[in-house]
Amino acid sequence: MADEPRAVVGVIGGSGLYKMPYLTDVEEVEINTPFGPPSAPLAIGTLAGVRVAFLPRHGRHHEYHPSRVPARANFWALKAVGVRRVISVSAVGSLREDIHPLDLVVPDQVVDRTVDRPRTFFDTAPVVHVELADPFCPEVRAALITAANSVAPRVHSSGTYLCIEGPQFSTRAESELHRRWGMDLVGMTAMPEVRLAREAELCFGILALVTDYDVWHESAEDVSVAQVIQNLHQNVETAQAVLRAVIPSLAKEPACTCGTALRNAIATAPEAVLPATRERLSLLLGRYLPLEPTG
Ligand SMILES: CSC[C@H]1O[C@H](OP(=O)(O)O)[C@H](O)[C@@H]1O
Ligand SMILES: Nc1ncnc2[nH]cnc12
Repeated sequence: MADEPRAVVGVIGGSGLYKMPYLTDVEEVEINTPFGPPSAPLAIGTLAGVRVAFLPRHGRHHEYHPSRVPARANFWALKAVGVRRVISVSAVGSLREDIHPLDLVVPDQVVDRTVDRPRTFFDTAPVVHVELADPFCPEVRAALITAANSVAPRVHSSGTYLCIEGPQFSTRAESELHRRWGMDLVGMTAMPEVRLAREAELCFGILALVTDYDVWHESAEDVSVAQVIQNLHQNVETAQAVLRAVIPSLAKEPACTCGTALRNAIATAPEAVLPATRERLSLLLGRYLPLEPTG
């Protein structure tokens, strides 16, 4: 990889965010991964002196629906170019009266209701069980909260994001159930991204842009793509401003534990991990399971 463009911060753009216009010296980089191609070539450029890799989650033309986003390839590609911290920008519905459309939220928890997505890089030995009690990087969250408060009037510094499978929006009964469960936001993409970021030992945080009240609110319009897109258009400049504010603070050496998430998570005895697997997954496992088994 020595001659490849490198980056330290990754940005995954969600619905409505298909480009980062403030990057300079942008190069497009095609990355092959053991999990197929990512959603799009990485756009690697510079923002305030920091090298950033941008990837539109659903593809450049929004071709991949939430269940078909190649999330493993996306995180692999970001890791392969050197990224250590990833920010995801996501459109979400609000499940709470006081979280209004156009508000920003930096979630601190996730509940996974997806049923049809690969959720691990490690399908064959080694068996890996990473911790996920606190699913987001505390440093990325803190930086996002500070940056969001510097540019937007209404920012919520915590919230639980419920991830549905989609691609359909929720029924009214589901929306009411999600509210009774105490969920704050609903979306379709936080999972398996949170899981994969942790398995790839990447710091991860979500900047959630609220676009609607889903379908539970008696006086608000039911969610639709048109409503989401309209509110996203109003919010996309704010999102770009948050990115410009947050990225400079993410270039320093992380002091969190995200970068060592696999250290105590590999359950399989090293001698039971095939050389072919060590080689295929060396980007993720190389530090723990070198190509040549020792002892
Ligand atoms: C276009 S509305 C539904 C769509 O928007 C959200 O995507 P993202 O998180 O990538 O912004 C939601 O999760 C759905 O995928
Ligand atoms: N209400 C909603 N449900 C699921 N995903 C969404 N993305 C934006 N609004 C949403």
